[in-house]
Parts: sequence; structure tokens; C-alpha cells
Amino acid sequence: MSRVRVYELAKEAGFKSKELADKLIALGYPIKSHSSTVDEATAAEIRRKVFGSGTIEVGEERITVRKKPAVVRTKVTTVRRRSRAEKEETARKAEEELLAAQASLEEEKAAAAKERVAEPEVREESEAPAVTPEGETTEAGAAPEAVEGTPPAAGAEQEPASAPEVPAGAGEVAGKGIREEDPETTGKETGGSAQPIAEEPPVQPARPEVKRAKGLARVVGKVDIKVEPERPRPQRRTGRLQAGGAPAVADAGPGPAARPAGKGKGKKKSVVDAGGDNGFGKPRKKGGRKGRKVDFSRGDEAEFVRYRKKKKKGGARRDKTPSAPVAETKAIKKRIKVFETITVGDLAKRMGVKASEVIAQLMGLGVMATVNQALDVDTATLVAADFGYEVEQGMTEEIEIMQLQEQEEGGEEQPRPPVVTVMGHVDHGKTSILDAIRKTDVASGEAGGITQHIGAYHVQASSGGVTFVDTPGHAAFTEMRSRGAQVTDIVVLVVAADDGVMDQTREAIAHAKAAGVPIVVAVNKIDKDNADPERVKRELGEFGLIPEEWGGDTIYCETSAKRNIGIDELLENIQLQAEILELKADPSRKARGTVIEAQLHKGRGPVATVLVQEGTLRVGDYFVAGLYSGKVRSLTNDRGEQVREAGPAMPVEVQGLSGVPSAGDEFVVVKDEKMAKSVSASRQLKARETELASASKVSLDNLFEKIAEQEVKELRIILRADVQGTLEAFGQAAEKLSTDEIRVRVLHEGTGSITENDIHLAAASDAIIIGFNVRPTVKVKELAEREQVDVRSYDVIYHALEDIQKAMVGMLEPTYEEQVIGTAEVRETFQVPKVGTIAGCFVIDGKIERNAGVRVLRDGVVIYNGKIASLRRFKDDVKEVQSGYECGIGVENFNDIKVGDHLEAYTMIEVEATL
Ligand SMILES: Nc1nc2c(ncn2[C@@H]2O[C@H](COP(=O)(O)OP(=O)(O)OP(=O)(O)O)[C@@H](O)[C@H]2O)c(=O)[nH]1
Repeated sequence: MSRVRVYELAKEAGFKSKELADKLIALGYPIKSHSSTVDEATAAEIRRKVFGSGTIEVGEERITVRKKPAVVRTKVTTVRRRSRAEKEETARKAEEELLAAQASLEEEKAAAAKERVAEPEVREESEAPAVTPEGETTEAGAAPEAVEGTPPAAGAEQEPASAPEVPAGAGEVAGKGIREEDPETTGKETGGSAQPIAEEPPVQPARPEVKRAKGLARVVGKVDIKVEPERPRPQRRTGRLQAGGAPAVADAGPGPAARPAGKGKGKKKSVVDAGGDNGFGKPRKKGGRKGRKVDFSRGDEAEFVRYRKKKKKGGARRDKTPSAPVAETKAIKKRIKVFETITVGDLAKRMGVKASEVIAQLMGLGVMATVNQALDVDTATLVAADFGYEVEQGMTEEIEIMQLQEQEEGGEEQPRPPVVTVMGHVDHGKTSILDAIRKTDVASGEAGGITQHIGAYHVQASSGGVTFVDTPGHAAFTEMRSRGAQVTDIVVLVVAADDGVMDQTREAIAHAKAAGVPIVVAVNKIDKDNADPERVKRELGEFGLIPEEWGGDTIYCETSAKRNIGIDELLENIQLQAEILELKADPSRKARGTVIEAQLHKGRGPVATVLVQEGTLRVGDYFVAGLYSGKVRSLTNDRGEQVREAGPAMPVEVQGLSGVPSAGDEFVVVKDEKMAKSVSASRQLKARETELASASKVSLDNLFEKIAEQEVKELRIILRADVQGTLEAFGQAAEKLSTDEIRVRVLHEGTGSITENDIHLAAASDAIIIGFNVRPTVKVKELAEREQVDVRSYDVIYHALEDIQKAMVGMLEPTYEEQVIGTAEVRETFQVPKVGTIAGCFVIDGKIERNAGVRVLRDGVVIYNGKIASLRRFKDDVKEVQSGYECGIGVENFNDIKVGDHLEAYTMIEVEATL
């Protein structure tokens, strides 16, 4: 469904964006700012309720107009103006009244129509001929203008005229005309003037009509119906005939169109012309003799022919013809797709403007930004609007994904097994309990059984199935949650009866509570002599985990993993808790789940353990997992068996990914490969944008810029090597690379592989990591990528030193050297108002470049040094002018140029720094 931005709505109604946004917020619409979007239905409601009229009506009017007389349009315009001020209720009332009066009005209309005759018919194309008794012009003039929305001449007149008596009436009358086809419009129109209508519906209509009739009559008169088959107009016009007014209305917009009509000259300018101009924008050739004109028999196109006639008077007209339609077209073309963010530089590039202009615009909005700073969609929308661009949020596929399940015709939801995470303090028996539970698995035969290779497994106990997520530590639980993944239905909190509540017990409670997951307590090690389950209950009671026997709702189980006591009860209680939760899923849908863990397998490529949470995952399904996509090549269950499918709450290892997703990433089956790839690509693009948006860390590649920006002259290194000897050798050699300008410092060193802590340290201290004969694991690599830490591996010390040296050269302040690129001789000077002196030159040597620096030499003496402000060949701005050509040169902030001066252009070139 298409969405409309609030500022667009504001623009439609002539409101200020912010004003409207505030108003809507006050009215409780779900928007945050004027750049927020609303769906079409809400937009329509806003138009109706807040504006009292709106685009919708306009659109409908257009249609109406085609069939109706120009008059109708005029009214529309009127309506709009009023409606803003008016309130809903009034509008409604008015509408009712109008409808009631409509019948009688119809009659009057018919009468009036006779007078106007010409108009409608003309529009109707061929039938029209008979129509125009009066003049050609008139109706056209009236109609289009009216349409424009601007109070067309006719409209304007009408209102005032009727105002004294029944202001509303006028509106209504008009409305009626319109309403016949467009009840909604009517309502709005009426809105403002509802009351009067009620009083004298029949009479008023007459007035306005008459007026229009006049105008129309005039216009009509001008059209010579002596048909003389004209060259048919191009197709585009076709269909506009009726629209003759219609298009104009919509497009032309208020101002211009109205004018002609209003003026006495209206006669000559036929509405038609106006319409034509508006519609096509292009001036017609004059030339037609007044007398002959349209060949109505031709239909739409013929009508347009009339436009040409108009031309005569129309010089001015054309100018006036506003080309709203054209504007619309442009707007549609000038769209920029932005994912969550876009950097200032990118935005400027896509709009074809300088980044500095965008930055200036942002400053105007009170946002101080640099070129590399990322702007969110809302801000980008605001800025882009100032440059005539529209920002579109590039999340189509994402939205499609989100809607995928909603759209899907699902079957019945069925109960599904609970997903359980076991938590607790160190050594309280988590592993032992899980082992004991696994042994209860009735599905395990003598061979096979749960292999626990995949981070989660399903146990089919006699009391029912349970899926355990077996990721190490509380951190995994938190990390998943931090990614928005909620896979756990129930937490089993293991507390040793002989030890009671400890640090990690408290931590586990906090995690579970934060996730809103119910806790089942397993008081373990009850076989021990010093076991004191009651104490555990008391202590846990302080955290709100009140046992059922004490009136609370927390389920407690006393277990001994060692002696296999209470394990079945624990499983039964888990089922009990699951029943309370009424866990259900629809296995008939496309699968959706969460990545529990993923890795790059040597032989099998990227593999991910996915917990299916909804639907059924099948071999051959196309899917998206985090940033990656793929097609399920094979599914392996927790027993190491190949399976064809996996239903809700089933953990399964998936092969066929294009990359290694992260734990907690959402896994969604999509309809086809195209969608999978497209979503994956857009997510990766988005991720890159986000990455760019965050400040980049130092690396050997960007060292120079980094240091130049921060004026830091230190390269920090974290060293890792397979042997101590390498560390020492390299450490000393690297530090010896230090110069007066750049210091090389080994921040930290150690033997063994590169660890996550190294990455964190490097990230925190803006260091790079160098490893000798050691490589980071996939996980560490991922972390390094996330943290943007430059990790480099070498096997030869010399290569590493060489790289560092290169980077250091980059760090040196670059030096610039001036290079003269050309000389021009001033042959003439021109004074250009508001610009200053322009030197008419002849390039005698080299070339002159637009962005070059320039020295003004008089008799060999430099009298000014600055920049070239403008460089032109004849009337065109050019980038450069070669020797042997003439050109005009303006020097920035310098006007004292004299004939005979030499202008020496030069550029600064960077000279590579060396140590
Ligand atoms: N007596 C007795 N000892 C138990 C019981 N459950 C576990 N243990 C012992 O407690 C010790 C720790 O058990 P684990 O299952 O490794 O505890 P854990 O919570 O998984 O420990 P971490 O993995 O280090 O967090 C082991 O020596 C177990 O044999 C029990 O029910 N009774």
C-alpha cells in the first residue's frame, strides 16, 4: 500500500508542514514529524477531517470535469478554500442538505445548461459544434481556470456575487454541479457554507450558474465552429478533451489559469487555450485565423487544435501557464532511495549537488554535519525536499518480508513444544541436569541419541517434547535478546540446594525477568547432606519467585542430577508451565525462526543452527538469514540425521547459506530466490551504510586521514605471534620505525591466536592488530569487522614492517607544489552588473581551468593572487579553455583588471611524502 508523507499532505492543502504535523500529533495520529508517513486510508481521513477537502476530491473532480461543464471545476476550487476553515460536522450537514436539494437543483441546472450549452458540448467533442453560439474562447477560459484551483475568474466572481445573500449557496451550487458525480467533493465544499444552503437551495444555484453561463457563453462564442478539419493534434491530447479543463485544473494550479478568465480579455483567451497550454506546456504556433478552428468532429484532438488560435493573444499566457503537471513528473523522477541512513556526501552525490550545499542546508535545519555523517531517512527527506528530491525508504522487500506471514493463508495453529534455556550459577549442576534430561529421551535408541552438536536439541520425554537451547552462559541469552530474538519460552533456573542463591543466580533471574520469560526453579543436589531446599526457596522468594505452596506462582522442583531424582517431575513441570503459556504455532506456513549459532565449516561452508519458531522449514526453501540468503541444501537434526523438514520448536542445522549469519539473526523463508537475494543485498547495503555512518577505526589504509584529522601521531599496534622470539624481534624493529613525526608503539603483545579481547582492546584504543603465523578465528574476524579493527596477518616480519612504513608515509603531512598550467592575456574588460569585471582574454599558453588559482600579473608583477570565479566561452560556463582560444575570466574578489594584464593559472599538486 502506498504511503503519503505528512509534508506532502501539508503541501496539498497549503499548510505549513510543521503546523500540520503538530496538529496531527495533537489529534493523535501516529506520526512523529512532518516527514512521517501515513497510509492512504489515514491520508484520506486527514484530508477529510483536518482539511475538510483534499486531493482526493481534486482527483475526482478531474474525472468529473471531463464529463461536466467547466463550471464544476470552478466550484471545486472554491470548495477547497473554504473547507480548510470548516469543520467536519458542518460539512456533513451541508452534504446532507445538498443531497436533498439536489433534485431541484438539477432542474435549474438543466435550464442553465441550455444557456451554456456550448461549453459542455464543446468538450464533449464532436457534438459540440452546435454549441457555441457566442464565442469560442469563453468557456475554455472559464473552465480551465476554474480547474486550476485558483479561484478562476468565474469562480471568483461568483462567490462574491452570491456572498451577500448566501455565500454558502454559491458554493453549493457549484458543488452540485460537481456533486452529481462526486458526492464527496460536495460534502467538503459545503462544509464551510452549509447553513445557507439549507435556506434557499434552489435559488442560489441559479445565480452562480448564470454567471458561469456568461463566461461560458463568451468563450464559446469565440470558437468558430465552422469546422475546418485541422491537423489533428498529437495523441497525448486525446482524452483531454473532456479534460480540456480537467488536466488544466489539476495541473495548472491556481494562479495563472485564473487570470485570463478574470480579465476582460477572457474572451479572447479561450479557456481551451489555457488548458492546452497547461496541458502540454508547449506553445502552439500562431497562425490560425480566428475564424476557422476546431474540427469537433475529430474528437478530443480536434478540440485542442483550438489552442493554437489562442496563441495570438497568448504570448503572455504561455508564460503563465503553470506546469504543475510537469512538476509532478519531475518529482516522480527525482526520487532517492535511502535505506536506514545515507551519508551527507552520498545524498549530495545522488542529487547532483555539492556536499557543502547539503551541509549548509542542514545547518539551516540546525543540524551540524560532516560529509561522512549519516542522516536518517527523516532528515534526508527534509534536506532532499529543499533540492526538489523525494526520499523513498528503501525497505520494500523488508516490508514485504514482514507482511509475508500476514498475507499467507495459514492453517490451524497447533500446540508446539516449549523452548527452554537452563541457567544458573557455576557448578550448580546445569550440565548435569541437561545430561540427565537427555537420558530420558524416549526417542533415543541404543545408537544415536542427541549429539548436542548444534546448540539446541529436542527431547521427547514421556511427558511431552521439550527443546533445549544449549548455548554457553548467560551472555548468549542476552546477546540473542539484544538482537531482538526471543527464542526461549521458559527458563529453568538451577540452584544448588547446598549453596543457595549466588551471583549468577541473580544474574539469571535478571535476564529472565528482563525477557519476560517465566522461570521454573530446579533446586538441585538435594541428595547432598547439607542440602537445604527451603533456604533456596526463601532466598529466591526475595526475588519474587514465590513457590506455589506459599501462595506464589513459581514452580519449584527438587532434583538430583547425580542420582537422577526429580528429572521427570522437572520435565512435567516444564510442560505444565508450557500449557499455561499456551504455546502454539502454525506448521503449514513458510518457516520463520532464529539462528542459534552459525559457523564456517571447512567442508560444508557456512552452516547455521536454526530454531524454527513458526511454520515448517523444508529442503529447497529459499530463505534470508540476517545479511545472507540461500536455499536449504540440507537439514540435519540434533541427532546428526538428515531430515527433509523441521517444524515449530525444532532445532536444525541448515546448509546452503551465502555467508555466516550471527546468533540471534532472524531466519525467514521467502517466496523465491529473487526475493531472497534482493533482501540480502539490501540488508548488506544498509549494513554498509550503517558502517560508514559510524566512525571508522584506524587502519593501515586510512591511517593518514585518521591521524591528519585527529592530529595524532602515533600508530598503536597489538602484536600476536606464534613464538615469543618473533614478538621481540618485531616489536623492536617496529618501534624503530618511529620518526619525529610519527611514533610507533606496541600497545600489547602476546603469543597465541588473536582473541576477542585483543579486538576489544584495539577498538577501544584505536590500534591495529598484527599477527605472525596466527590467524583470527571466524568469530574473532566477525568481531573485528563489526568493531572495524584492522587485523593483518603476516608470516614474514619484513613484510609487516614494509606495510607499516607505507602507512606511515601516508601519515606524513603531504606537501604541495604549485604548478602553472596556463596564461591568458587580457584583451578587453567588461563590467557586468552584480558580477564585477570580466576579462576578455586570449589563452596564450597552456590552458586555463575553472577551478584553478590565478595570479594577476601587470608588467610582470603580481598584483593579485586568488581564484578564478568564472570561466566562459561565449555564454557557456566551461571547465577549461585551451591555448589559442578566447574566453571570459572573472577573478574572485578582484575587479581591477586591465587590458594587457596577464592571468596566470596554477594548481597545487600533492607531492608524495617520504620518510
Ligand atoms: N551431589 C550432587 N552433585 C551434583 C549434582 N548435579 C551436579 N553435581 C556435581 O556438581 C558439579 C558441577 O556440575 P555441572 O553440571 O558441571 O554444573 P554446571 O552448572 O553445569 O557448571 P558450569 O558448566 O561450570 O557452569 C559436578 O561435579 C557434578 O557432578 C547433584 O544433583 N548432586
